[in-house]
Amino acid sequence: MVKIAPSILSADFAHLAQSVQVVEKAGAEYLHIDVMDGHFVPNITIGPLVVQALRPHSKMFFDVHLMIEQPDRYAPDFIKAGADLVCVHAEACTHLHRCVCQVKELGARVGVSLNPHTPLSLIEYVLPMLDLVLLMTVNPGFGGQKFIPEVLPKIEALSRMIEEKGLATEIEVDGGINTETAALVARAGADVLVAGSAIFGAADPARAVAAIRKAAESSLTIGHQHRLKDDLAVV
Ligand SMILES: O=C(CO)[C@@H](O)[C@H](O)COP(=O)(O)O
Ligand SMILES: [Fe+2]
Repeated sequence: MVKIAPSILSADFAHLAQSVQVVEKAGAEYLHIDVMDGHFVPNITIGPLVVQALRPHSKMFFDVHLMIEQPDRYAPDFIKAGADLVCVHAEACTHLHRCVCQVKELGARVGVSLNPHTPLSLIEYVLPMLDLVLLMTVNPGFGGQKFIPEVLPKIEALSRMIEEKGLATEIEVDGGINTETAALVARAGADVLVAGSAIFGAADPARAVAAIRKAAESSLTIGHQHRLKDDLAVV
């Protein structure tokens, strides 16, 4: 079973609470909240006040993706505001282990994200501490970008690493996910699929949630085979 995480980056910011309620009713499991600081990525989005304002409007699992420098300075504010999970970028943390411990000590779930070019070796030693690893399938900073297929082998490798270590860490993928790419990432081993433009840019976001889930899950019923060469040929 996969989880669907609509990214509010592509939602109507003038009607955020209503947009969230639409995807919650549609059965999406996580609400993906993209936080950008104009330094780590070339875009600025939202801060803890928006998370705090949304919290009373939804029971969804708030998955906060921090694309910011010095995430240890702001993680506590996002947790206080209602984040269920805080995901920091490995590239933004000089002291990644300290950052991961900080989030856990504050009582939230913790994730670490990797940009498309960043190798898995960077998180190998903290992996047993993590609830989730977020593999970027676009260069972070904007919604609506094209999926980078070269990340597929990394999803497979992480899935094997998690299995070999006997861990329950979830693999989340983020960027360019639609009904076509959902099938590819699910087959590679992704558990949580973030989608922004494919959901909130659709005429009917609730149907889009169902369509992405169906595409991912039907690709798994064929069997979780390692057919990466065939998949790469499709993209
Ligand atoms: O973190 C990011 C972008 O940096 C994402 O969460 C985007 O919001 C995904 O948008 P789509 O690629 O699905 O439109
Ligand atoms: Fe994101």
